[in-house]
Amino acid sequence: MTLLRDPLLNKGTAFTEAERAALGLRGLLPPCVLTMETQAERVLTNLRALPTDLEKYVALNALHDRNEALFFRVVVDNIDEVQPIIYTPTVGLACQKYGLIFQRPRGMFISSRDRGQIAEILKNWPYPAKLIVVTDGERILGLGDLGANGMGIPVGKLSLYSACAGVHPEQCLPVVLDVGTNNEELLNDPYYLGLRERRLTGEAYDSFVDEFMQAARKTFPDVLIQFEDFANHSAFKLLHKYRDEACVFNDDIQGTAAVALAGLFSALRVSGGKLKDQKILFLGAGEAATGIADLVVSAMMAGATEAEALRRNWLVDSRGLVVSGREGLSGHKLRYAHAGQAPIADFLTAIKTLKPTAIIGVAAVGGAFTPEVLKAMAELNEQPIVFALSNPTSKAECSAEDAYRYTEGRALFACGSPYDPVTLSGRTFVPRQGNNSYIFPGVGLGVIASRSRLVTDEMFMAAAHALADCVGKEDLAQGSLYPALPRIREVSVRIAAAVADVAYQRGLADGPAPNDVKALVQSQMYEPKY
Ligand SMILES: NC(=O)C1=CN([C@@H]2O[C@H](COP(=O)(O)OP(=O)(O)OC[C@H]3O[C@@H](n4cnc5c(N)ncnc54)[C@H](OP(=O)(O)O)[C@@H]3O)[C@@H](O)[C@H]2O)C=CC1
Ligand SMILES: CC(=O)C(=O)O
Ligand SMILES: [Mg+2]
Repeated sequence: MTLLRDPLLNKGTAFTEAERAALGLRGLLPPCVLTMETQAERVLTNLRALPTDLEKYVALNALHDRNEALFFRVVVDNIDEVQPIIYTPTVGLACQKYGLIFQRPRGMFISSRDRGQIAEILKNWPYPAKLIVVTDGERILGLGDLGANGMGIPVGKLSLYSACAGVHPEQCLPVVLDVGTNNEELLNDPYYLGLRERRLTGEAYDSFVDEFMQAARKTFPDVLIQFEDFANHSAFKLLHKYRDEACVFNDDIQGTAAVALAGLFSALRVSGGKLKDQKILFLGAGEAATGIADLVVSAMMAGATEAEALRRNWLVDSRGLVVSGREGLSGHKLRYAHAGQAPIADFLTAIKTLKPTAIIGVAAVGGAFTPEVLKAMAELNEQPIVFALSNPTSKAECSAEDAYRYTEGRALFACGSPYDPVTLSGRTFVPRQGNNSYIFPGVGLGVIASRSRLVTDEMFMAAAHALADCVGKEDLAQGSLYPALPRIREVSVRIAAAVADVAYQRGLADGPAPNDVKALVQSQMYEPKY
């Protein structure tokens, strides 16, 4: 019975006759032995009969808790259909309804009441974690502060690690640091499962996170820690504090940067332009925007000076265009506070003034790329680059349909959350996701396989190139700037090998480079089967 209740070992009705006899399972299962293929078909039949995506999320979560191999088989073999349920956009709704749909806990909940005992508590985790995705729930996708409900995000990200890059589920530990929430609705929600108190701030917050970081690294030596969906006042600080001493990265800053840069490389293959000649206007000036801009600047520096490259990247935040002399600018915006430009309050005027070749939406302002914005980009550019990267779909700057329609099908488009193909004047466009989910699984696999001590920006640059190299002419011909999702495990191997190469070249890896880095990476991948 214990075996049937252990999701890492359970095969359910697929236990063979011999296994049933040897493991004391006879009588505990119906007599018919099913194959994994039949089990997967049954899962899909049930899933497709459910009326809403949230119900599908709950059903998949229950399968995940029952039988991990079958769950991952279903995800891997049906990634186009299932990813939008276990990840954005449905995971956003699942986080908002986390208390209501809660069935079984997954991952670790470390709350500020656990101060002084975090190392002790981490010992309760029964598996040897090599990869932690941790959030404090303060900026969940573009949905804001969801407190402990944010747990859905580390769970979803780690499911993609196992499905898309074959990191063994046993090595994956989702963590929410429950430091309270300032979300009144949650504080008054009878089903809310987190601490009903306001967020820790200042020294109390910093020392709590620090205790977690030290405890996690002591309990799970060599663990890779991914910071996810922290608000930007914490995200930059934590990344800078730990990046040179621990194996950490921030997915929203660095992972997003790599996926966006790869998308730009693809777009330029279509338009024939050079990266150093682009002018990029970001809507948003936070983690994603400055993360992307910083990596783009590094890439532009292959053919331009740093000053030239910086000047080709402009940010619009909640108060308008970021320019030199504007008061109270946060540190992460300062590189892009250019001189010689008067303040501009709105995005459309900024477009008409600066004449960008690309706009990248990462401000979580749904619909901000209005028909006027898109038409202005189409007037300025033969092939305008339009990336609407905010998540979930309700926060997307524009839909795929609008992006193509208002640019007469000339936009080179990517979206953070998925959109169906769009047919316009007889041509069908297949938009793909400029989402860090193309990057972090491969990066994590490469770091774990090489046992790198640190995660560097050079690795994200290598990941961006590796991802872009996976995009074929047939993808570009249909407007896709990324490879098809069913190829994701092959893509992750290429990214992981590129990342591991950097680790070996920079002396960050554990030992000398093997003859075949790709084979090393592949040898470590989990395959969901019995
Ligand atoms: N596709 C992907 O892979 C990823 C997508 N994202 C998405 O990007 C979005 C932002 O994430 P992130 O950068 O981490 O969040 P941050 O909170 O760090 O940044 C948000 C930025 O948007 C700006 N902003 C808010 N309102 C407006 C407005 N009305 N006009 C212009 N700018 C505005 C904020 O301005 P101010 O600085 O003045 O407060 C801030 O600079 C989210 O929706 C997230 O889901 C994030 C990571 C990855
Ligand atoms: C994709 C992602 O990491 C985000 O929207 O926060
Ligand atoms: Mg995120």
